[in-house]
Amino acid sequence: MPHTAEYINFEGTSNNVEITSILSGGYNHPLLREWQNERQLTTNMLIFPIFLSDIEDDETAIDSLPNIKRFGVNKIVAYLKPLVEKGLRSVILFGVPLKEGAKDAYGTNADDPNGPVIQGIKILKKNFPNLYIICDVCLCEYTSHGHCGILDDSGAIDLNPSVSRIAAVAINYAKAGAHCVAPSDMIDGRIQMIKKGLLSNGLANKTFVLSYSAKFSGNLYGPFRDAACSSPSSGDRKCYQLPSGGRGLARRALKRDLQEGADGIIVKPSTFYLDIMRDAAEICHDLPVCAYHVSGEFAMLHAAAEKNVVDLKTIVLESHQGFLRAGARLIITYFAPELLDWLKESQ
Ligand SMILES: NCc1[nH]cc(CCC(=O)O)c1CC(=O)O
Ligand SMILES: [Zn+2]
Ligand SMILES: [Zn+2]
Repeated sequence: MPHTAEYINFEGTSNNVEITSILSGGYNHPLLREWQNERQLTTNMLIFPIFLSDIEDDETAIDSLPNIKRFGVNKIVAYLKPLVEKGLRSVILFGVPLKEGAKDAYGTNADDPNGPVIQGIKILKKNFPNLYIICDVCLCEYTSHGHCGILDDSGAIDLNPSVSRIAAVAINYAKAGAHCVAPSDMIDGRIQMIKKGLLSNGLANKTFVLSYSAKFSGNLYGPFRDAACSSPSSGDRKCYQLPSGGRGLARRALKRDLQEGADGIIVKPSTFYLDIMRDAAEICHDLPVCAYHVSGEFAMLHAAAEKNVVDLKTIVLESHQGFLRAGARLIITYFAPELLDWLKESQ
C-alpha cells in the first residue's frame, strides 16, 4: 500500500471531535512548558529583605523566620557577599532599633545618620556598587507605641505630622544614597509628599518611589514583627492597612498612588491577594508591580515542607510563578537566597 495521506484511515475518528480540543500537544516537552510561560521567573526580579539592627556586631537568628537572621552593620557585608556573587541584584532594608531608649513617639531614630539604615546604605553601596538598595520607609519600627505614624491625643493617626515625618525619612534615605524608597505605612497622601520633597531636594530623578499601595491588614506579618520588634503596643493597624475584603479600596489606593507619582507599586501579602495583583497590573499597567511574599507566607511554606505536606522548592517556584501570572514583575521574597540556586539549576 503506498504511504500517502490518502490511505490514512480516519474512520475511527469521531465526527464531533473539534480540532481545538487537544491541548497537550502544546506542552508535552520541557521547552514547550517554558514557552507557555508568559513571564519567566528570573533572578533580576528578586528583592531580598534585610533586617539591620543598631547592635553593630549583631547576628541573631529569628525563630519564626527559618534561615533569616538580623544583622548589625559590621556583619551584613560578609553575609551578603556570596549572595551578590550568585546574582542577587536588590535588597530592601528594614532598620531594627534594639538599644534601650531608641524608640519615641515620633520615630526620631528612623533617619538617625548613625542608625542602621543610613549606615547600612553607605556600607552596602561601598562594598556592592551594583546592588540596588531599597529602603522600607515606616515609623513602626521606631515608635514607642509601634504604630506606623504619629498619633494624636485620641490615639489615632495624626495625618499631617505623620505624612511630613514619613516624607522626611524617605528623603533622608535618598540623600544617604538609597536608590529607592518604599513607604509601607499606608497613610494617605505620603506618595505625593515624598515626590515633592525629592523634587525640591534635587533627588526626584535619582530615586524610585515604590509604594506599598495595596497593603492588607491580616494575620501574615507575625514573624516580621518578631524580627523587627515592631508589634503595636496597643490596638492594631486596621485603620490604615486595608481590610482583607476591600478590593474596591485597593483599586482606589492604586489609582491614587499612581496619580500621586508612584514609580512602582507593591501588593502585600501575595498568595492570598492574586486578584488584587491582577487589578494592580491592569490599573497600573505602565508601572512594575511588585508582589511581597510576606513573612507569614514564608513561614507557612517552611512549616508545610517540614511536615512533608509539600516539597519546598516545588511549592516556592509554583507560588512565585503565580505572582508573575497574576501580573507582578518583581517579587520581594525571603526565599531569594534559595531561588538564586534553584533558578540556576533549572537553566
Ligand atoms: N510597616 C511595617 C512593615 N513593613 C513590612 C511589613 C511586613 C513584612 C512581612 O511580614 O514580611 C511590615 C509589617 C507590618 O505592617 O506590620
Ligand atoms: Zn509600619
Ligand atoms: Zn514597613
